[in-house]
Amino acid sequence: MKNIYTHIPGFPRVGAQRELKTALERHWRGELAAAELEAEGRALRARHWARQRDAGLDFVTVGDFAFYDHVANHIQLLGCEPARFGFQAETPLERYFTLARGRAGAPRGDCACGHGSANDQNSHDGHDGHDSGSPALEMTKWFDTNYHYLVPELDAATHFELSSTRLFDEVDEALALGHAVKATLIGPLTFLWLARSTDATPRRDLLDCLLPRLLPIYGQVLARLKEQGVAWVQVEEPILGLDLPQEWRSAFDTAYWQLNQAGAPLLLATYFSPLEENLSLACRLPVAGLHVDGVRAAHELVSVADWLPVHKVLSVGIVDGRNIWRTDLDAALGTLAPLLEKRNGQLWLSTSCSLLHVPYSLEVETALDPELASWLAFAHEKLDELAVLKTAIEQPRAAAAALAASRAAIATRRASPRVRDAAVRARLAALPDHAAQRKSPFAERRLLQGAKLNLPPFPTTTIGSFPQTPAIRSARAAFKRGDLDGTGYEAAMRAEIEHAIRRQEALGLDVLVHGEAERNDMVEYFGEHLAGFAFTRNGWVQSYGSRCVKPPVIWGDVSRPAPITVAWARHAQSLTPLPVKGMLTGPVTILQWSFVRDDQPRADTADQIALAMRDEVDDLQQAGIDIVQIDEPALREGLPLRQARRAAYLDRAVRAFRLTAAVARDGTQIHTHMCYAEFNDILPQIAALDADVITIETSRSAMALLDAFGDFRYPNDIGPGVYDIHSPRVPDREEMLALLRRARAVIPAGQLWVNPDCGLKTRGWPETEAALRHMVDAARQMRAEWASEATNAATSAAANAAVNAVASTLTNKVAAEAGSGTAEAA
Ligand SMILES: Nc1nc2c(c(=O)[nH]1)N[C@@H](CNc1ccc(C(=O)N[C@@H](CCC(=O)N[C@@H](CCC(=O)N[C@@H](CCC(=O)O)C(=O)O)C(=O)O)C(=O)O)cc1)CN2
Ligand code: MET
Ligand SMILES: [Zn+2]
Repeated sequence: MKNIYTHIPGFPRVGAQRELKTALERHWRGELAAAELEAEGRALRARHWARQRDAGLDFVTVGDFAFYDHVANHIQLLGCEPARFGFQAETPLERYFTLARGRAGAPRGDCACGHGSANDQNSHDGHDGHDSGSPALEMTKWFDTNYHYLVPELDAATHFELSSTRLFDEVDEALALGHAVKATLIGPLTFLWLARSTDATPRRDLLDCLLPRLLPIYGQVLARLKEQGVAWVQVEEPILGLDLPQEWRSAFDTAYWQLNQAGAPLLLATYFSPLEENLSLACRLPVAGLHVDGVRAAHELVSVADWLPVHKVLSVGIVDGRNIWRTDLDAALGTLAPLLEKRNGQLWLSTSCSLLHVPYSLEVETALDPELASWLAFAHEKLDELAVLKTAIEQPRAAAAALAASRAAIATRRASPRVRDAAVRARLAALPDHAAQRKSPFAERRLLQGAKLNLPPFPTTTIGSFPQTPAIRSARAAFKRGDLDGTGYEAAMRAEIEHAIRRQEALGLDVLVHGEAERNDMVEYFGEHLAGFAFTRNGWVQSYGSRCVKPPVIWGDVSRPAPITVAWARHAQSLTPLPVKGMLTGPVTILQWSFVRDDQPRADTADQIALAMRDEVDDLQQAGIDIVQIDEPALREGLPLRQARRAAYLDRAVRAFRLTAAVARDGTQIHTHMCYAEFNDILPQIAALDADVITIETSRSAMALLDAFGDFRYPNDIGPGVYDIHSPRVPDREEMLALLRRARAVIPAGQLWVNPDCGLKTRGWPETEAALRHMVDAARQMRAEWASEATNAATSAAANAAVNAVASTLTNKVAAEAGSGTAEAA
């Protein structure tokens, strides 16, 4: 009898060479017909299933593919496209891309965005739309990953209906290719949990009224899959790893009792987090099997093996789907041994979660250091690891060679002197307590900075990047290929920086940026310049839609061999008398968007990155850069899924940021930036970062976040984003003014900055310039309004007088500081 089965929760879908990205963007430009796009999708699926079969997996997974996002696929499957899109004669594929990318209304006279033009590459990342068009569905982070899903919009009136055959067609495709099929679905409770209520129905009521309507549709889906002849249906319920309200826990019993009626063998899949108080619930639900994350919930495996009735299948996600380290197969076998015993030798082996979150294959990474490469496993290699584990259990001798190779690689990694840097460790150990503390409190710093920068009220700025044009990308590609030499590349990027500076000057912005032309990505770029990091040639991971990232690999102690951004910043500042912000990515975000070493606590790695970036902050201020922005968009994303672990994470995250920033002199203004997450629950920690200015995404939530900032009395300066940069749609001045006036109602005017939501790298120049022109106009209007309010005018005069008085007394302090070395040494 066969005892060990292997499978994976899901496989990456963009293609080993990002074929899906290329096809999608061509389709959106009108260069590839829908039928050809569908053919590309079919070819990718066929290749990915073949790879799973060739690796010896017992089932291929069907339903993990999506042209944009798998949650969006479910919106169509379940027939709950929001009515606001007013769909009529569109094909399902057209509707799908409209949900994902929005729809343009009638172009407005003053709109110069060029939307729809075939050469506007930058408008093809999604979320297109003009006034009175339909904005796309909101995007948000998939649990604690850097993958973004499209948020279903539901209300108390939502009805569901089986409305797409795509999943069934894909199952037929796989069956026709001769595969044993395990179909996968997002479970009904996770689907409802991830949705957004659009009519203020509380989540709990949405559960009460929608679950009974949703379950029959799931029943139909399961019945159809069974009829098609799938071997298993994986139903993903990762919310079982969250702190769930009681009514949601209870709903699992009802839901799965009903789903089980369809008669399809269900594999309930959990991942990313331990089950904890939901463990016995998950084990007793009426399903045929349970998949658990054997990496993040390794400590629960024995309990699960005990609680789960023996007639059910236990699938153990023993190979890490969230990281790229080669599995220690001996250790894995050690973990599996007691489970095998408890389960009478019957076990399914799997990756902890879908492989969506790791790159395809090491095969193409010929430029990687061979020793480092031997320590890694990407998606393909992880499939092979599952096969070796299965063989090692079933026919130990046959696996001996593979196990020995794995053992040798693990041993060289463990023993490698390269991963430790004594100087980095000594420096961290010797850090004085005050290293994470700015010299003076914000109130004092603010006066010094005000005197130095001399900015108007409601200062205008942008978040850092300007359009990454095809010209920039192809110059970099040519440089990387060796077709353009270093001098030529540098000259091209310096010209791009000058171009960005001149346009900002012409727009009348107050605080400029250099535009980040020289960066491929805000994390990968720093990874390329820090010791202890490796970067891949083709290690792409989907972030959203057609957009991908290449997370660098942190394999050893981190240090900064040489200044990274200083020459670019100095060049930019030399071109203008206006202040240019130095632009850095913070330690928490660099950590969160990299593959992180697993041989020491993540927080220790964050501290090492913090020290490296601290040196960069110091070098920038020594080079005459008076404002340094340290981006931390991923601070919230890294928050543990379970409440109980959050405080410890936040403590260390805040400290890492402060370690980076605290080297700044009082007169150096530190900005930070955050975007695309819920921040309301971490406001005290955001305040504890003690950045002089935070620019933060707020426009999509119509500034609701600001109420929270207002209630909390956020102490430092704040720039709430006044327009969403994910769309080439150009908001007009009035729209931004409305947001700014709302901001003024809750935040003191003297604390407010004016800026977009996020960087402009995915945009084109025409819509960027048009939108920024309106933004600058809006700021000017705010100033006029403020000045004309008599009382405020008096206050601001008094404030100015105070600033001038303090400034003169502090002049000596500034002079003294400018001459001093780092605060750390002080
Ligand atoms: N790491 C990270 N995570 C993030 C963000 C982010 O900025 N960085 N932002 C948020 C949203 N996520 C985003 C993720 C990716 C992109 C994005 O624009 N990605 C680009 C790739 C960026 C990149 O690495 N560019 C490289 C490589 C560009 C490229 O594809 N070059 C062509 C050649 C082009 C030519 O010859 O002209 C090729 O290699 O084939 C470069 O500029 O050097 C894409 O998918 O298109 C945007 C937002 C949250 N998470
Ligand atoms: C995802 S946050 C982006 C911040 C970065 N400075 C940029 O403008 O692109
Ligand atoms: Zn951002």
